[in-house]
Amino acid sequence: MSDKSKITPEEALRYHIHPTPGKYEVVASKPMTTQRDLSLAYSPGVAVPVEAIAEAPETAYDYTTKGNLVAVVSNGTAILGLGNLGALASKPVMEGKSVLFKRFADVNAIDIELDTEDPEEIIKAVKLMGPTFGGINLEDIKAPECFIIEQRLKEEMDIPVFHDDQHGTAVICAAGLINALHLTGKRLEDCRIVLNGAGAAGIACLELVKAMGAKHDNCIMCDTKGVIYQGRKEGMNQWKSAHAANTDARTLEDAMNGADVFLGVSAKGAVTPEMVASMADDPVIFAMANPDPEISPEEAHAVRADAIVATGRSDYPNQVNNVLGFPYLFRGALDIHARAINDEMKIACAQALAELARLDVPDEVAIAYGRKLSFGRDYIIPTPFDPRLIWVIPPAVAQAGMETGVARRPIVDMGRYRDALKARMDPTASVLSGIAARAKAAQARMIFAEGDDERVLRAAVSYQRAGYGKALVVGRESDVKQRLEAAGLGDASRELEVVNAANSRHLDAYRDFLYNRLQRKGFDTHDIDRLAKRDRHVFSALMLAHGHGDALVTGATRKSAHVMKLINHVFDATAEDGAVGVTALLHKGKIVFIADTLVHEWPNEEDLANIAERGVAVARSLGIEPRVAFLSFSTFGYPVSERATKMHVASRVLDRRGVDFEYDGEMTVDVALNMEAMSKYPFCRLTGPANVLVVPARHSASISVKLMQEMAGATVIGPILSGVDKPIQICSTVSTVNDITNMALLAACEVG
Ligand SMILES: NC(=O)C1=CN([C@@H]2O[C@H](COP(=O)(O)OP(=O)(O)OC[C@H]3O[C@@H](n4cnc5c(N)ncnc54)[C@H](OP(=O)(O)O)[C@@H]3O)[C@@H](O)[C@H]2O)C=CC1
Ligand SMILES: CC(=O)C(=O)O
Ligand SMILES: [Mg+2]
Repeated sequence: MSDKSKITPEEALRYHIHPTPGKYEVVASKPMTTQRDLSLAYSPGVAVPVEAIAEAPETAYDYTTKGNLVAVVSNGTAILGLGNLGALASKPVMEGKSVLFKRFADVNAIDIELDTEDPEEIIKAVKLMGPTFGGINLEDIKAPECFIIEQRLKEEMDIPVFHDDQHGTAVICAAGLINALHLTGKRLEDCRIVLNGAGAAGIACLELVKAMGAKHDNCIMCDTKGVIYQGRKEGMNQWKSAHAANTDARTLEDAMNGADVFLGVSAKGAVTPEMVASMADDPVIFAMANPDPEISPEEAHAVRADAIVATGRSDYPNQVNNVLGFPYLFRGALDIHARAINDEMKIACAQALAELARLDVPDEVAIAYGRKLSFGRDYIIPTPFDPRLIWVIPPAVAQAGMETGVARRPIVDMGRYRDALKARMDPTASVLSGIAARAKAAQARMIFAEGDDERVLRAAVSYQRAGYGKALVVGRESDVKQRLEAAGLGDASRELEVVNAANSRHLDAYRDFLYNRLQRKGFDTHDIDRLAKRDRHVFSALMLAHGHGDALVTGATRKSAHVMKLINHVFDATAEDGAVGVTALLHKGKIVFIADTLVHEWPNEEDLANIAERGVAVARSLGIEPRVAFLSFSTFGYPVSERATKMHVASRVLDRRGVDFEYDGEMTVDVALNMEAMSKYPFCRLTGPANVLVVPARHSASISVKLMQEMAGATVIGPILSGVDKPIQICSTVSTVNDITNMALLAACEVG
């Protein structure tokens, strides 16, 4: 699995450089347009909250970002498992962590890299920045200095200070271990446990595991010098000494013999297959070193089929990584204005995570992952994209904080808090990650028709390298090679399969097929030959029709109407055939689908009802429960106009069909999207804002989509072609590489 989705160094650098260096930006949350706005945001208006805070410091949580702002602080002395590479080099990781805070728990976080290895200097710097933040996440600071720094800051600051490599890792490791042992039927008290890596993560993991019931005499900790045994002198410190074992074992190999559990927070490749082979029955192996584990799951499973294996990586099952903890621990802590994150809050987090993995996985999670997950050896811990995490974990953390007296502002109504957490997250992110996961599961052979376009080639490379499946690029070999080289992707010409229409061995079959379809439509054999051999859209569609690829992406180089015409030579994809284009607009955490954006020029009421049904199918396929509005410039009969009437009648057509989704109309777009405007029509049958917008004609569809894209900067996915036998997606000529890749993923989602 890891090979298929291998990330190349170029890709990693490109991701970090484009479109702007780094991974986040600061966005104002208040209007900044007028003179008056400036007077409120800055002088003189800003003086009022200044005085209020001076008088009552706790109001800083009301008037500033403090209550939702975390500092991710590092000095770069233990960057992942890469070692001490300095403060500046740690910045990509700390930026990454900051955006994960935002993505998973809507916590604003900023990275702070401190150029010092002196614990006193770090303590002073962090203490001084205390007023700015609601919490401090220490990161990738090596042991043993990290223990001193965290301890002192916890004592001296009145906000949570949390070294994630220690406690975040320990919490997730504990959650995974609870479940792994549950599956093997072993009790923690009876297990022989070996932990490799006696640093920040290692010491904290073993402490928590012991606090949960593991026996000191059953645990052996190792570091670069081997087993930490009683009386060892070399490479010791007080934190290691506390775990020194009374044992004759001296090497990791000795220690692993007969062990039930291996916990690795050390370095790549520290464990050999022989060591795994020597473990007890049903061994549990958490190889958590990043970016590469102590041993890969393939290697471990090759010698021990009965092993439960987890790593810190996202490209294997069972990701035991602190990303499952820190966003939610801080969310819960910030929401009670906590003074600290204490042991009870950490244990509550571990238990809630363990319990969540044992619950039935709802369909929306399965849709997001493209496969059914159920508690077992390959699913012992929730996956990071599980949308339930945000409303299950923070309440457990907050509750524990409230019960142990660290809450400055307790939550009064937990039910409402849970609802607020659900509403807080941007559903667009989970839709996009769901599309990606389903595409990955499909492993579709994707036909990229326009191999003469650099954007398409880049998208094809990224599709294949990201492990979605095989990319088949239609074009001339030499041309594709040249373009890939010019794009700095020379290596990829050996990876991609280039299909050249001129020398395809299937050409006769394709020509016969096309002749059968078009002979009575004014095409002679000469026309057919030219179309099959020379037109890449037609050739690609023929490949798809014959099963020589699973799905097709095209349209980046020609206008979509023209491409549709060519596709229709091979497939029945006209309005009469029931084809519909549905465009997804993603903006400010909302998703709406607009239809028909591609096929019907001027639909009648029956067509509009069909379009609604196709829009609903697309929304549901992306895990969204649809509510359809038939849009117009009038609402429920006023003003009266022939153009509005057909939108009204379309809704009656759906009445007749007895469909299983909400719909109503006609209505204006503000009534459809704004519940306050909708409330003026209490008889309206929609129970929430509409998310499938059926528009009167293609021109209104095009205008609305492009206006949202240009003026509001909305993300546009589509038009998604729906109602055709095979997965075909048509990009627009202004598509970026990312847009084309997204279209390929959408096409892949329809495969299988
Ligand atoms: N999956 C996850 O969520 C997380 C994973 N990690 C991973 O854990 C590892 C350690 O991180 P952290 O604790 O912050 O780092 P530290 O620098 O604090 O500690 C590293 C420890 O690992 C030991 N070590 C290094 N190489 C080996 C080896 N080959 N065999 C045995 N012991 C070794 C060191 O030994 P010595 O004391 O002798 O120098 C030291 O005790 C990293 O790979 C990191 O990516 C960390 C946090 C979270
Ligand atoms: C995941 C993490 O924090 C680490 O590897 O350091
Ligand atoms: Mg770390």
